[in-house]
Amino acid sequence: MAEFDYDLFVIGGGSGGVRAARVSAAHGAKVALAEEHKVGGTCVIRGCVPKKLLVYGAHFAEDLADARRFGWDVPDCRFDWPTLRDNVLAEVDRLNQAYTTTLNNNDVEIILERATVSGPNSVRLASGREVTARYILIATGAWPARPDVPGVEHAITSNEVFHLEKLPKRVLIAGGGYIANEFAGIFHELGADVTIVNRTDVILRGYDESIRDRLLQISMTKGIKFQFNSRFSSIEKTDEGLRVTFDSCEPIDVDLVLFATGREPHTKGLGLEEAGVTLDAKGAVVVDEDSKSSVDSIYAVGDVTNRVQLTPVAIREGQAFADTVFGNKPWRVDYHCIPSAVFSHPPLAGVGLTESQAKQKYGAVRVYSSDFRPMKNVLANRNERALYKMICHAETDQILGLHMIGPDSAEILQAAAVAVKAGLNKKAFDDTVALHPSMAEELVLLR
Ligand SMILES: Cc1cc2nc3c(=O)[nH]c(=O)nc-3n(C[C@H](O)[C@H](O)[C@H](O)COP(=O)(O)OP(=O)(O)OC[C@H]3O[C@@H](n4cnc5c(N)ncnc54)[C@H](O)[C@@H]3O)c2cc1C
Ligand SMILES: NC(=O)c1ccc[n+]([C@@H]2O[C@H](COP(=O)([O-])OP(=O)(O)OC[C@H]3O[C@@H](n4cnc5c(N)ncnc54)[C@H](O)[C@@H]3O)[C@@H](O)[C@H]2O)c1
Repeated sequence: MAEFDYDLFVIGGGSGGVRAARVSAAHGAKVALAEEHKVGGTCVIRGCVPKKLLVYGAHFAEDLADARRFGWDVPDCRFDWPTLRDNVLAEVDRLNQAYTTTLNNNDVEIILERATVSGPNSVRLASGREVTARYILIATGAWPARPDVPGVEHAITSNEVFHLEKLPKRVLIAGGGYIANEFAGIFHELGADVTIVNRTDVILRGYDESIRDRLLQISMTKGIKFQFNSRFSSIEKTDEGLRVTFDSCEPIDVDLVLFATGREPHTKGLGLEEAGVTLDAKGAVVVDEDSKSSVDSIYAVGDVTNRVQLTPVAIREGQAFADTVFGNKPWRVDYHCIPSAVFSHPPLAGVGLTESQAKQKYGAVRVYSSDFRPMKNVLANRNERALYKMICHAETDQILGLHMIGPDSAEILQAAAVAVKAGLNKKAFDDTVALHPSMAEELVLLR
């Protein structure tokens, strides 16, 4: 009789868990995966994918307006939220099914229940059943954080935002990070009056200063309002909607409050500490470079470890775990030069060090930039400038960071990130002939 019921039990069917389960099974392991909500996890069900589809849907507002300058007779258009919402949710259902099929095809047993850890080699399911496994992988992701404010129950988070009955006319978004700026763009493009309220005076901490200043300036010009250094006092229901009060500013009346104030590792009530797993002050599973926790049989990947909360990182960690533990091909995730983007209007993207990080690390650096109005914006009479910035080592000219804001910047940066990751210098860009006319050609013409 086998010593354990499974070689691997994965808790959480999101980006990291699904990849780890599928690849471990392909390496020959007997694998089960428990998921308490829907297979696919945050990215597929209530994150990257539905968000990006809403970004596309929202951007038609600008495209339709610009089209008139390109000769199209665009009649007055009406936007129908239920149509976009339901089409997006149908696509999410399709992907949920596709992920489920992939796991089934790889002989991963899917258990649609909440699971908790009951020992170094045992898992308890919500139904009461207890199973054993040689290894347990914690891939439970993160959960929206909500400050302790009276009336916070009247607010929603990104978990609920994809299911709204109707489009709100006035929206207040708490936070100044990824989700706040992406949803400010979505709601604004779809016609809502949007206010971002942040507790500091900085948006998108971690991105290059000039790039985030440009987003702030463009967003404000478009009509998105920003209220900085504000702390919430209360959220109350009124006859017309919600009244939000602050410690030092005037109250704001809105129809919807969205909290986008960070995501906390999803470890509450998971039984980890009882099993001997060390968690940090934020509740994240503390892991080594192989994603192994303080208990030899328990590993963790993805947002629950609070390393880098991005889908491609969770997927890589899941793949490295499976190859290392079951595939006899050990390797470790390299966290150097991870590209990232914010899908605002326009989007921004970056890889490597910001100008201030590079100056702190190397002292003097060389900064090359291009501040230009994309050709399409000129004809459209859209007074929105793009900004590309390359940060280079003062002596070797090696590229330390590349940052951009403008149309399609996420698409352009993904390709350029290969060069930055490969350690190329500015000359390699200068030596490359421009592809004309494009926005990306600015990258090889930087001064
Ligand atoms: C609105 C939003 C937009 C985002 N956009 C992007 C983007 O554009 N690009 C990007 O790279 N990243 C984006 N992210 C981040 C990305 O979604 C996460 O980094 C990624 O999903 C993390 O994967 P994971 O496997 O660690 O966890 P998750 O994908 O969160 O999966 C964890 C799963 O575990 C399940 N679970 C939790 N506890 C239990 C339990 N006890 N038993 C059973 N199941 C359990 C959950 O239901 C969930 O399905 C976004 C996130 C949000 C919220
Ligand atoms: N495009 C993408 O890749 C993408 C998109 C969405 C989310 N994500 C991931 O999900 C994570 C969570 O996103 P997020 O936007 O919630 O977090 P975030 O960490 O990007 O931003 C949190 C923001 O909330 C502010 N804040 C915290 N407490 C507050 C309070 N009480 N009142 C007002 N403001 C407060 C912070 O100052 C910060 O600006 C991100 O860190 C990111 O890794 C990625």
